[in-house]
Amino acid sequence: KLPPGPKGLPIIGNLHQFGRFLHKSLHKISQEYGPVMLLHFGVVPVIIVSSKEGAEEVLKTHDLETCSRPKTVGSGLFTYNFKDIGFAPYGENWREMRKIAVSELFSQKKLKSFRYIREDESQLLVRKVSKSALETPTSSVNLRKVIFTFAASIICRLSFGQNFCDFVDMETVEELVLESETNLGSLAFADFLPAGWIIDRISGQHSTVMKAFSKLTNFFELVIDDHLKSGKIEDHSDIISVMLDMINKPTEVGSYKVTDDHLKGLMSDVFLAGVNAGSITMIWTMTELSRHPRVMRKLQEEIRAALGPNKEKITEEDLEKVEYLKMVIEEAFRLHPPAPLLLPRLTMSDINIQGYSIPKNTMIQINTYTIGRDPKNWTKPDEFIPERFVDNPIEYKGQHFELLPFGAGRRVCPGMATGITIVELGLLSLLYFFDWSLPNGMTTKDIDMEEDGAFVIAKKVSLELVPTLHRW
Ligand code: HEM
Repeated sequence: KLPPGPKGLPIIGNLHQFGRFLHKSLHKISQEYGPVMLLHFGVVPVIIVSSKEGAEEVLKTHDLETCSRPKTVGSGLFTYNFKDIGFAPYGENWREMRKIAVSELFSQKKLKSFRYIREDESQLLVRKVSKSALETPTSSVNLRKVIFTFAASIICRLSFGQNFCDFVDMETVEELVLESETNLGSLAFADFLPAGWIIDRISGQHSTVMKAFSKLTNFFELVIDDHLKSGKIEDHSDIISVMLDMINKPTEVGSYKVTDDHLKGLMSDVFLAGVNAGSITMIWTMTELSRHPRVMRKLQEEIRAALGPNKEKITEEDLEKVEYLKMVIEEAFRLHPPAPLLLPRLTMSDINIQGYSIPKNTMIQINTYTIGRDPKNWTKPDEFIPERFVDNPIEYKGQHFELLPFGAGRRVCPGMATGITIVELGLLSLLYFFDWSLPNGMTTKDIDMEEDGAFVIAKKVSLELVPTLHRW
């Protein structure tokens, strides 16, 4: 018994039914065909799961869950032959790489020892916005720029080295992240059609992807060269030096060998997944707050009452005191999950999902965008109401399948604790020190909500708001 789905055309399958955003097209189709559907992306059958129950069944069942996107032009290149974590097929490579990342980047010990980097950067963020508020009081700030720089500086400093910001400017970093992300996530004909690579070459897609990929590789080589030149390999001060040391050391026969591709694959994951998802979350949250002045007012009053007046800086202890901020972020995650389709999965054996038989080696996509707006899980699902999380046990950590911004199961985001701390710290700093208003002549109805991106979905038009230093 296979799941239902719209009838496709020969060779292209259902590709002609997709619009600019796959998560939205699948959302629309699922309203007609239900929460488990069979579609064809070209000649490749794909199961789309868009219910909480279906997601739970897929993500909890470890022996059938694995992940590997079919070898695509974009993801194969940007993951350095699938030697990264996020797109590596389930097996030794994924396990070893995840182990290295968890111990060198995401452990509780690392989270604590990198705390000063996050607090430093949040002070820098406040100084930058204060300067604009004092020097040009009625001018708006491009929040995408300041938020992106904040998130990127933290992620890059803690994974690529302390002096990272001294030799690369943030404009270059932003351009690289956005260009690489789009090319990694965009679908190629080679993914889904036999000989589709010919169309990719004729259409110019292949050369666009190759150009973006070589820019990213050149950038990574600059960071690696800096480590080699400054003799940082021995000191293990960051994950790059640890991995360079592993590459250089002779390994015993049969043991896991770290290569240059593993190092660049991990850099690619951290750089693209880490920087982008955090800043996107902060921007969507500030956007929803600007559209909902009642929530903004209530949140700022609660934050200022909890933290007290005239604080000089925000610290990570302050994050424990601001319950409503956490609800606001959860609500932003529900409506705008940064990676709405999660990482694609592939079945390792014949399995059953919600009573349907799914054969071995079938790709599965979970649509968290639909799950987050499902009226069975949420009342008034399209409205931004953070209060829905009051006395509600639902959290975003991968245990509650109606809210999955970080995924769940074996491939759950390993950067969750780092990511959420960055998001909370940045937002708390912006909301404690400044009052925010829309640029002159603009009303909440004028705020543009159009999306952009491929795998990670951002706000298309930059959010521009006018900051005023809060007077006590
Ligand atoms: C608000 C911030 C973040 C969000 C919303 C987010 C979201 C996600 C999501 C949805 C996945 C896929 C999970 C799945 O399919 O089940 C993922 C995986 C991943 N994320 Fe994050 N992420 C964030 C921050 C970070 C950070 C800061 C890093 C690293 C510095 C990071 C590194 C990764 C990696 C390496 C994977 C692949 C895991 C695997 O396949 O085993 N993420 N993330």
